[in-house]
Amino acid sequence: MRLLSNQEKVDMDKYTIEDLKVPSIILMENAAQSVFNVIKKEIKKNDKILVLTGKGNNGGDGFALARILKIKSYNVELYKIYEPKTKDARKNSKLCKIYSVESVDSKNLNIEEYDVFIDAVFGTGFKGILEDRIQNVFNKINNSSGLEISIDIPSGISGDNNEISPNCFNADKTITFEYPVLAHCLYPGKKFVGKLFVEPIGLKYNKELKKEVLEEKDLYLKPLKYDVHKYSRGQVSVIDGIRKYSGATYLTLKAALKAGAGYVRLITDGENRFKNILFEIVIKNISSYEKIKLNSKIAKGILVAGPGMGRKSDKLTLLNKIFSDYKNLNLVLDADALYYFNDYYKKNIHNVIITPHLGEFSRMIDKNIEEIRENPIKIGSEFAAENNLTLILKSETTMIFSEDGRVAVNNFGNPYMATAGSGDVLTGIIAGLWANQSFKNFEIAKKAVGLHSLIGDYLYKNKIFNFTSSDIIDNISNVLKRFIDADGRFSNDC
Ligand SMILES: NC(=O)C1=CN([C@@H]2O[C@H](COP(=O)(O)OP(=O)(O)OC[C@H]3O[C@@H](n4cnc5c(N)ncnc54)[C@H](OP(=O)(O)O)[C@@H]3O)[C@@H](O)[C@H]2O)[C@@H](O)CC1
Ligand SMILES: Nc1ncnc2c1ncn2[C@@H]1O[C@H](COP(=O)(O)OP(=O)(O)O)[C@@H](O)[C@H]1O
Ligand SMILES: [K+]
Repeated sequence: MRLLSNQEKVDMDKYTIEDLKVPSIILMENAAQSVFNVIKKEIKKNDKILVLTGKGNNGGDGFALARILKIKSYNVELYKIYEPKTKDARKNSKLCKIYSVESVDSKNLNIEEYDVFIDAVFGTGFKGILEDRIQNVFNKINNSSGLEISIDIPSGISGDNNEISPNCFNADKTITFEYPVLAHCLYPGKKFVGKLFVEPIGLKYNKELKKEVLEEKDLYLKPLKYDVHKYSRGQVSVIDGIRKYSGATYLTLKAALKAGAGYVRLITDGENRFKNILFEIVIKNISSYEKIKLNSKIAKGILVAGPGMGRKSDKLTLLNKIFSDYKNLNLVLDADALYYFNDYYKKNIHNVIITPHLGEFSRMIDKNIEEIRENPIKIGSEFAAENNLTLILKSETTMIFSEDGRVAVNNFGNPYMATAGSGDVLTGIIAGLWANQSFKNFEIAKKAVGLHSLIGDYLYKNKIFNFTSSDIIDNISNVLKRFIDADGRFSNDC
């Protein structure tokens, strides 16, 4: 699903109304009707409903909704925070009078009387800080036991997620139209949105939109071809880690197998620490990392460096050699391999996916985390384009950036995924899917991030709250099966 900046949303409205000549009042009616369709499942006829309206078209949606509720015999009242100013809002305000929707004024307003609050005060174009009187009302509503519903966006939050007023409306549910904007999907705005509904109302766009929110339909995978063998099914090779962090390497190796690689090898200059626990792994012994030679099988597959790798100088030499002696490798670089990134990385040599968390990324680009959080889309997009790679920027809202300006935001997952080794598992899933599936980096990164988070959600829904990274691996198949359209047959085209 597309994800818009505030300006893109404004342009979309403008294009639909001015260029396509769709009457704005029809769009407003569609918006109000779609809000009604969502909330009718949540409200009862005897609930007392208060619709709070602002001066613009968000307020107009509120008037139209109040009228629909009244016609359908709901117990609804209006509280006009501002008088309506736009043409459509005024028209809908007049219709409220015709259908005898009652209004309450500030003197007679008693928040405790209401069961449901509908916030139609400000839309996504809000800037600055809410007036004190509005903050007071919202504060009371936020502390009440009523159901809080926002139309389009909780009032007091700017669509671009860069301005959030104190005491903004704190919604249980938000209904937005056509596509979400940044504040619906990224923190801190997302905290106030509650459950998000995205309803089509007939808005159209004529420009390319490069931002998206991951959906389950983006995660589909191809079933295996009937005549694959273990090598053609996909190979992953992982550079070994240091003893202290061998668990990280183990998690990556196992996740790569479980995500579908046919052949997973560990490239190591040491003993095989996994020989009694991970029987499927093949060991490729090398005399030293500094003299590493990659055979054609390794070079054809996916090469992973980082998990548990450590920061000794022989690993930096290895990474330097990989960038000077080879071309067109498929590389997943994570963790310690990112520590050295600026020392060895050269663009246009290999096909690269990197997976820093915010702390690692902050170090790589020499900007503090707060600075990145203020403008992650711009900073991430520029980095991916400048370095010609796919960037997976991990956080509570992981974002995936392509070299050509596309951005995918992951809204799956839950805080229980913040557990040691969770990122190592993600790296293994990326490598396993990339080896096994014929999609380009950006698509693979989207599928891997979505799958990893949905496994976390699957565990959470099954009330396995304090799950470990090993639990994530053990449930790859349980979630993966939703996305392979095997249908008892095998594919001929992957
Ligand atoms: N057009 C369409 O196609 C459709 C639109 N739809 C609906 O319309 C909504 C967008 O409409 P909108 O542009 O009228 O926005 P809305 O927030 O109601 O009013 C903006 C006003 O707020 C003001 N303002 C800003 N910050 C402020 C502050 N701190 N304190 C005080 N005032 C402040 C700002 O004033 P300004 O600063 O610009 O003078 C401006 O006057 C959208 O969210 C959706 O619900 C649907 O009907 C479907 C079809
Ligand atoms: N609060 C959170 N909500 C959802 N996912 C999270 C949260 N915190 C971390 N994650 C996910 O968990 C993983 C942690 O990765 P990382 O920080 O590399 O951990 P490790 O180094 O221990 O493997 C990432 O995929 C990240 O997106
Ligand atoms: K609103």
